[in-house]
Amino acid sequence: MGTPVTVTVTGAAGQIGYALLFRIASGQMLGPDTPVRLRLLEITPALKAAEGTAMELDDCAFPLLSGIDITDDARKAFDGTSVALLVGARPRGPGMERADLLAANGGIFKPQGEAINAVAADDIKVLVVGNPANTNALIARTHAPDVPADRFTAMMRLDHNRALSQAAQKLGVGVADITRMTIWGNHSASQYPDLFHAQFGGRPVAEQVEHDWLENTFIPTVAKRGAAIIDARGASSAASAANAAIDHVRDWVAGTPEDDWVSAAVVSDGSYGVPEGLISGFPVTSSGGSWQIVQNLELDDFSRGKVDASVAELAGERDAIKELGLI
Ligand SMILES: NC(=O)c1ccc[n+]([C@@H]2O[C@H](COP(=O)([O-])OP(=O)(O)OC[C@H]3O[C@@H](n4cnc5c(N)ncnc54)[C@H](O)[C@@H]3O)[C@@H](O)[C@H]2O)c1
Ligand SMILES: O=C(O)C[C@H](O)C(=O)O
Repeated sequence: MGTPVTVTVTGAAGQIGYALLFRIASGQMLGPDTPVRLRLLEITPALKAAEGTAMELDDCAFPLLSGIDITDDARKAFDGTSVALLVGARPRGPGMERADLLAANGGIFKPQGEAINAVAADDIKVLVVGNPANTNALIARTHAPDVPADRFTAMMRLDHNRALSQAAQKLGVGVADITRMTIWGNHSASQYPDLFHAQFGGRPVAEQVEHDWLENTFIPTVAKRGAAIIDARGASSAASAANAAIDHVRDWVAGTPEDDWVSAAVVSDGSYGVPEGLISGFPVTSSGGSWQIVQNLELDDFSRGKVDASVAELAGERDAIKELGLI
C-alpha cells in the first residue's frame, strides 16, 4: 500500500456527496492499491450531517480509508489535498436571476480557488461538479494563479455517459461498443453531444441513425436529461452524477484506453475556435495524469453551429462574472 492520497469533497453532506464518498473510500476512484484520506468541507449548519456520513463511512470498515476530517474552513479542507471534488454550490432559488446565481456561486468558488492556491498539494487535480460547473471552475481557476491551468476541470462526464446510453439503446448494442463520444461546450441545455465522431463498429454513429432522430430526439434528450431527472425524482441527479465524477477522476489519474476518448471540460487553448481560457467540453484523452484535447476533428456546418452556440453561452457567462468582478 502506498501513502494515502488526500481527497477533498465539498458539499459532502449533500446528495451527491452521499453517493460519492463511499465509492471513493472503497477504492473505485483511485484504484485498489491507493489508500485515501477524506476531507469533507461543508457549511457550518451541515457539519452535523457530514459527521453522520463520516460515522457511516467508519461503519463500512473500508481497508483503504485511512482517515476522515470534517471542517467548514476551506484552508483546512484543501491543506495538502491532491484531488478536490467541488460539489457544493448554491442552487437557483425561486425568483433568483442568473446574475444572482453567479454572484452567490462566486462567493463559494472564489475563496475555494484561493484556498487551493495557498495550501493544496503540488499535484492538485480539481473537478467542479456544482452548477454552473464550467463557470464555477473558471472562477476557482482565476483565483488559483499558481496552480497550472490544466488542473482545473468541470464535469461533462454525466452528459457523456447519458449520450452513450441513448445511442447504445437506439442501436440495440452495449454501451461499451460505442466509442469516441464527445460532449462539446457547456454543461447546460446548450451542450452538443456529437454523434458524427462517435463510432459503432468502426463507423460514425450518425451514419447509422436517422438525422431526424439525431437532431430532434437524441440531442434534446441528452441535453435536457438533468431537467427530466429533476422532474421525475423531485431532486437533481445524484448517484449518476457521483458515478460520472468517479469516472472522470479515475480516467484522469489512470489514463483513457487506446483508440478512445472521453468528454471533460478543460481550459481551452484555442482548439476548435473555443476562446482561450474558457472551460469548455472537449474530446479528451488522458495519459501521465494530464488531459489532452483530441485534435484535427472535422466539424461540419451542423456541428460547428451547435459547438459555437454552446461556446457563446460560456462566453456570456464569463462576461457576466467579469462584470460582477468575480474574475
Ligand atoms: N455537473 C453535473 O453534471 C451535475 C450533475 C448533477 C448535479 N450537479 C450539481 O451539483 C451540485 C450539488 O448537487 P447535490 O444534489 O449534491 O446538492 P445538495 O443540495 O444535496 O448538496 C449540496 C451541498 O453543498 C453544501 N454547500 C453549499 N455551500 C457550500 C460551501 N460554500 N462549501 C461547502 N459546501 C457547501 C450544502 O450545504 C449541501 O450539503 C448542484 O449544484 C447540482 O446542480 C452537477
Ligand atoms: O442540477 C441540475 O440542474 C441538473 C444536473 O446538472 C444534471 O445534469 O443532472
